[in-house]
Amino acid sequence: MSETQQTNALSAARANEPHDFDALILSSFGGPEGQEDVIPFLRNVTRGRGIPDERLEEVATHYRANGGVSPINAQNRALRDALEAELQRRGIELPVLLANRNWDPYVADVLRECHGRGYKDLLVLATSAYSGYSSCRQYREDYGVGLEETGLQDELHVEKIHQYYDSEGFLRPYASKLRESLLALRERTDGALRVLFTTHSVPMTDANAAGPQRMDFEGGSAYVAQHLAAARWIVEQVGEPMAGVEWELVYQSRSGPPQVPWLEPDICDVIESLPEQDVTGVAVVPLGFVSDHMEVMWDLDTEAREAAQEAHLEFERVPTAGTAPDFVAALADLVEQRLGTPTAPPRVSACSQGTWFDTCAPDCCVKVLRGQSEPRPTIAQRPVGEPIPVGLDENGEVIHR
Ligand SMILES: CC1=C(CCC(=O)O)c2cc3nc(cc4[nH]c(cc5[nH]c(cc1n2)c(C)c5CCC(=O)O)c(CCC(=O)O)c4C)C(CCC(=O)O)=C3C
Ligand SMILES: [Fe+2]
Repeated sequence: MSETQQTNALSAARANEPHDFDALILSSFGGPEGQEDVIPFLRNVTRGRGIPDERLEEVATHYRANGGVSPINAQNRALRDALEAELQRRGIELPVLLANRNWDPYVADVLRECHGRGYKDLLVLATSAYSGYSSCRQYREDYGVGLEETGLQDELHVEKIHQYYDSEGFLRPYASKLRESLLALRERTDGALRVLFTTHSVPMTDANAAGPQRMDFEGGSAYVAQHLAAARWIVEQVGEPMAGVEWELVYQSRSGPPQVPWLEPDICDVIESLPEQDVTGVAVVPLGFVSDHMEVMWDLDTEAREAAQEAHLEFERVPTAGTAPDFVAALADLVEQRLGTPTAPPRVSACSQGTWFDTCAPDCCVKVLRGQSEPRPTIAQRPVGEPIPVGLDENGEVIHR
């Protein structure tokens, strides 16, 4: 077997049977649409976590500076429209609805709406490409809790599209824009350049719990391993403009009390240290996000840019995948794979680790929230005790654990 055939075997072992879905739900974080929405939105985000009001007011300033509006909802509407159009272009008449965790339209309302319209089989696509509690499991819980809240558990069948950090169509827009940014920096400086791939920091306990607990990961977790694999693929794609340029994975948007350890280093600390390493230009790649929402606008275009200015560094921020045609096509491919259409492309991982699980292991990215004794209800979860396909042996046979 070739290496590709082997990883395809692993990908196939992690795939659900194709299914006839009635609708696709693009599921996201949500954001405020005006000044009066900001605090209610932040209360939704931090519900049950005891975040003090001073911290909420501090984060609120990021939104208030933009008229109380997060760009995220408009970006998701644009992605929804582009994806529905791409599916139609392929002859697939699948309505695409939008649902959010923290703002209107809320998941429970969208489930009720689907039920009302007679849609029974629903496929969820999250606007987050990686494993982790906030990035994957919490999206699954949104639907587990939503089904419970609406009492529609027996009426609706809900599955979720797997994590797509290793999809070429997701990664290609970052690679082509990074190439442009490096060429632009070269015009402005002869000195050394540095590429910083950035993602959302998470508490170390969340990071370490990412992925099934029975698997081993580079950097100690699926969250870190997936970002490293994606960054390496991009670096390779960029080719010549990366020659002699070092890169690293850094973290942003940390919150919570200082005594709780989160993934490090922080992007601004790294930027400050670059002049000591004789670096004169920096390209920032927001690999952890799919659109240029508030975490990008504020933490990168405001704070990281200022840090670079103070350090006298030339600065370029690469755009996220957004509605890049390659990305939209890749998402449509993922949908086709789940529908099992004759034109569905094979499941291929750009990072040659096999594609992720359609249905997650029970202990995947698990987190028990404050005041609870066990995890919340979730969709897309395998039965306890079922062996999971963790990798390949020397003969290319799938290993279960
Ligand atoms: C991994 C991850 C992603 C990426 C995956 C994904 O995209 O889902 C993500 C995305 C986002 N995070 C966002 C906003 C916020 N995240 C917060 C807080 C937190 N995020 C966390 C992690 C993540 N977050 C964590 C571990 C916390 C700590 C407290 C908690 O566990 O909740 C807070 C609370 C205030 C604060 O503490 O800073 C806010 C306002 C927005 C919206 C932007 C907009 O409005 O345009 C988006 C897309
Ligand atoms: Fe966040």
